[in-house]
Amino acid sequence: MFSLFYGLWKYMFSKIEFHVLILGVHKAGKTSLLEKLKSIYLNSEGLPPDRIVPTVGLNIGRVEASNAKLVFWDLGGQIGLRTIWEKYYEEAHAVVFVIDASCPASFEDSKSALEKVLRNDDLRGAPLLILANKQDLPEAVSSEELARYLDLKELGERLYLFEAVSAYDGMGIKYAIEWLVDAMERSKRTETLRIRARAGEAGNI
Ligand SMILES: Nc1nc2c(ncn2[C@@H]2O[C@H](COP(=O)(O)OP(=O)(O)OP(=O)(O)O)[C@@H](O)[C@H]2O)c(=O)[nH]1
Ligand SMILES: [Mg+2]
Repeated sequence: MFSLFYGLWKYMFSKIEFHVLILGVHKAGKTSLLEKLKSIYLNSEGLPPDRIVPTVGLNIGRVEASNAKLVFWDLGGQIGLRTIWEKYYEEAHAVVFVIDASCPASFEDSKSALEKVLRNDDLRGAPLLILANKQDLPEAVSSEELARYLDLKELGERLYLFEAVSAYDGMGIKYAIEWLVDAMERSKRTETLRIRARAGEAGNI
């Protein structure tokens, strides 16, 4: 009986493509993370760090992880580019917010950018994965220290996780993505987006 329900549940989610927004301030390591995700899950090389330039438009990466189809949208974090983030909120199932854990000077900017993201109604209920990136550097703070520093008040009932990672050596990434897929599969927001997508398809018939 259990395997029947499990099979049905897996079937339902096998149809879904999860849209994951990668946000964070300039130079946090978002594009490097995306390239590392591609190298881990597509067994491809991915761009080497010295070929990655600041993002101005949108980088897209499609991977399959934890039996789910994931589409990552990586946007630019420079101040003048952050207004573009909002255009992707409505369609996103979850947010990955990347922070350079080796650079305390960037924490204040990261905190206010993240608080603004959390206040936006278009992202209501979206699971949130906060990555303390650049753990390969000795000065990087832990995910617990970063969480203490950010002291986020707007989390409400949102599913969230702070995780320490390195986009260079891959530390922590697989665990973080497994959590993210599980959170999206459990999230009410996924159900809401699915109903909206079905209504849109029906409207086009
Ligand atoms: N040591 C170390 N450096 C990293 C890591 N991730 C990114 N970097 C470096 O940090 C710098 C910025 O990386 P990007 O991936 O371009 O950062 P970004 O967040 O995409 O920046 P924008 O596109 O401008 O918003 C580059 O010099 C990267 O090589 C990491 O895990 N460890
Ligand atoms: Mg980038």
